[in-house]
Amino acid sequence: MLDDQVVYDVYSYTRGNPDIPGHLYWGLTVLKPLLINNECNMTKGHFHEDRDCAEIYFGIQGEGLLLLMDESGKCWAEKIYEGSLHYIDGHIAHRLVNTGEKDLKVGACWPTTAGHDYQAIEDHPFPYRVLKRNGQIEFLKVGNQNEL
Ligand SMILES: O=P(O)(O)OC[C@H]1O[C@H](O)[C@H](O)[C@@H](O)[C@@H]1O
Repeated sequence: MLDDQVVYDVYSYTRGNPDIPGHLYWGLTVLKPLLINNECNMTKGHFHEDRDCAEIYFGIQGEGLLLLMDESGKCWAEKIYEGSLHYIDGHIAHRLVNTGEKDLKVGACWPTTAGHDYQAIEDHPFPYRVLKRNGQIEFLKVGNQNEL
């Protein structure tokens, strides 16, 4: 992989006012079907700065996983596919993983006032990494945390 290779793009429709609770953003994330040392391509992942703000994700194309983690570090996953729908509570960190063979396209809608808290993920990373070996998905536990 090249140092400057784009691994995912995020497009946002930002007409909503960022200061008014109740306004919404609409987004599209496109993740390339890349493996890096057998690890599936993923987004950075985040909590919302305002934990009261939830988000909806919906699968548009491809196959993937939505990794979810609560504030105690408990982690689980939901399958993403064309037409799948995912409600993400504001207290749950979320990360997309492309487990398929083509671009994973996931739509999103969330409050303009939600914000992104990446620091909490750096301090307490997701406890699982998602690998693909010989076409099979494997979960690699990287912390001493709860079950998937
Ligand atoms: O910012 P990341 O954790 O890498 O996730 C990538 C993007 O995924 C979704 O589209 C969210 O709605 C965006 O707010 C987020 O930026």
